Amino acid sequence: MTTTYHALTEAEAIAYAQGLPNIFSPDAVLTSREIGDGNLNLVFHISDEKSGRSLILKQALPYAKVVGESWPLTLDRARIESEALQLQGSLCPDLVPHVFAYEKELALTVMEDLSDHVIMRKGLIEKNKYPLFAKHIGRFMARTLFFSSDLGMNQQEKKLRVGRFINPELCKITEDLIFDDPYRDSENNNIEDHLKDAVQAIWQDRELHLEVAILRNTFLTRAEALLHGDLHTGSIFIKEDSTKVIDPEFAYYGPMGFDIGAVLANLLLNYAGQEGWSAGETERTYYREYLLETVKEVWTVFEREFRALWDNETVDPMSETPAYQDWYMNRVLQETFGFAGCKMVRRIYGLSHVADIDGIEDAAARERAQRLALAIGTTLIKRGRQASSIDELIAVAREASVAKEGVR
Ligand SMILES: Nc1ncnc2c1ncn2[C@@H]1O[C@H](COP(=O)(O)OP(=O)(O)O)[C@@H](O)[C@H]1O
Ligand SMILES: CSC[C@H]1O[C@H](OP(=O)(O)O)[C@H](O)[C@@H]1O
Repeated sequence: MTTTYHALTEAEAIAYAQGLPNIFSPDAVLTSREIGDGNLNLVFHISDEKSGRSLILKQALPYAKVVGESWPLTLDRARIESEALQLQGSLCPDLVPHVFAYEKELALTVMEDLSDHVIMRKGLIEKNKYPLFAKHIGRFMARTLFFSSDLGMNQQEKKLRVGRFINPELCKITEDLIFDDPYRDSENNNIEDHLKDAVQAIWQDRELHLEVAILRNTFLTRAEALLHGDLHTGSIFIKEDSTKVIDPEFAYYGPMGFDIGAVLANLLLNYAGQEGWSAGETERTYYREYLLETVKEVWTVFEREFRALWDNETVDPMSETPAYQDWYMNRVLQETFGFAGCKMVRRIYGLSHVADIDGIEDAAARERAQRLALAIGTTLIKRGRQASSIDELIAVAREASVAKEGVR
């Protein structure tokens, strides 16, 4: 097979996998299925009927799959994704898929098959509980963010690493879809008719626009840590005793609160959608409590582990300055609120929505979920710069659901 770039067929994916050293035996009987359900890439699941071994080939397309060839996109994102996975794997080997190989010409990453896990968004929609998730994701974010920042790595090497993770095309998607399009009448938006009044109100809300502009500026300019860059519940594979973070093709050096906000926003989107996924008020309240406890624990574990790394592993000579750590953590918390709010708003009427909300078939229930998510999201954006505790974020969710639905 030619290794000049072209999108692989399922048969070519088999031939490529068969040629990989030390993975399948020569008499393996391989089958291939293209299982990509994301917005951007091809994903081939390759398995050997004889041995039961399997792996994943993920290939970048030269355009955004969700839109088509009219939206060209760099193939270099496959390099960014494989390098980010390997860096994350060196810090948290149990929390990312193992990368076997990266093939530059084909923009292809060969990685561990995680099919025994489920995508967390699906698991939450099915109302499963994951008792280790908050500990896992809190540790993942504390370690990957701390050890890629000026607190945790050589500050000159960090500048070189920033250069390897300049990711302008994928950052532009985020800048447009999260920090621009939702706040004006952009053709990228995808607005259901029944929401037009709420969207108009957002387009006219100058106080909100100021906060979004400040968050956008932070995203554009603050090379604080190597982010995953798209850490929503569709980028997390999970089962009861294991959590695996996938899909870091949006990785770049940015503000820590962007990753933390993404995790919390997606828990809150599921919270907002619960009317659609619960048999009644009791079940809804019960699962929402679980989601809010998880929100609190994610932040608490992140903060505790990040502060411990700061106390024990910092390379920054000024980091012991009294009160500096508290100032830093409060700033991360405030930006987490703001970015979480932006992530919620974009998923309700921007280009790309989420199944937690759009999967609700009953139009009236879906509309209530959308309005609740917008109320929580816009309030978080406006409150962010005054925030001082994760409890305030939880109070925003509770108060919005009481105001909109009369129940928690
Ligand atoms: N390592 C893996 N093991 C098993 N399935 C995977 C793996 N990586 C991706 N997938 C499947 O492919 C889908 C799309 O993968 P993802 O990395 O999110 O692609 P995209 O970048 O296009 O969003 C996932 O939702 C999952 O079903
Ligand atoms: C045109 S890309 C839209 C959207 O898709 C990405 O998500 P995923 O790769 O998980 O499907 C990312 O969130 C982008 O904002």
